[in-house]
Amino acid sequence: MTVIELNDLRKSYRTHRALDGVTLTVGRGEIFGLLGPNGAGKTTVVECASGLRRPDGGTVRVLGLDSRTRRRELLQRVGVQLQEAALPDAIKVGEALRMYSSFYDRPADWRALMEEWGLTAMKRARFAGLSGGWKQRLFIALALVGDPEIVFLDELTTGLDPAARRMTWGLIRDMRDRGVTVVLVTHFMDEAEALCDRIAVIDRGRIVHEGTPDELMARCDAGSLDDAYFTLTGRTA
Ligand SMILES: Nc1ncnc2c1ncn2[C@@H]1O[C@H](COP(=O)(O)OP(=O)(O)OP(=O)(O)O)[C@@H](O)[C@H]1O
Repeated sequence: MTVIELNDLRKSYRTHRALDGVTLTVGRGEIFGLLGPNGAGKTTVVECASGLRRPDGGTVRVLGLDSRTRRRELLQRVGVQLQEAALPDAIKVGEALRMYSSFYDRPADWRALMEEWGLTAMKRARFAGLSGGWKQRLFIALALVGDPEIVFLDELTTGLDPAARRMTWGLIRDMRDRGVTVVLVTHFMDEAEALCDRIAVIDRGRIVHEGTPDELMARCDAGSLDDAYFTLTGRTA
């Protein structure tokens, strides 16, 4: 079952065309990867698909809701973790979860979420004092606090050490196993290969490939996703 349908999305910032006719679909329960060079338009796709940004043209249907007419409902049913997300340094883990849960009509039980994601011992810890891995764990919990059916994660593992990255992969799989559809923006080919059921490669505001990692490698006659990506975009990841 399709839960995200983007059709001919267009978005310009002043004279810069960031999205130039993006069409893609994501199925329920998938981990779907969005790959592409810096400035390709990945974050803009996430912002449009999650209802945070209005496209200039094209349509966004998420969970059957048209983002132009049902935006509020859409925002209630998705979770978004944007790149470079930040919280006030002094906020405590428990406070952040409680505050985010207040944004939703039907939030998850934030205390239960804190427990499930192993954050209870950190309840009184301040955001600034958390390591990178714990910050990401908190961000994932915050993205889930509205009890969403779809979660968008933008460069969640950038800047993490290898152990924290692996831990985060486990958390993303857990999320999927609980029935949440995950859209993941990443620059890491190993991450896409390890986690993603399907991927879309975006370059200069257009989708240049959509399919499984294996399909992309086969199409480019490449031995690794890294090589396939390079063949497709002319750039290394
Ligand atoms: N608010 C904005 N105002 C002006 N230009 C913007 C804005 N947001 C994005 N852009 C530009 O639109 C293009 C696409 O940006 P976007 O952030 O969607 O790309 P991206 O693929 O997520 O890049 P990165 O991998 O660097 O995060 C870039 O050239 C960017 O500079």
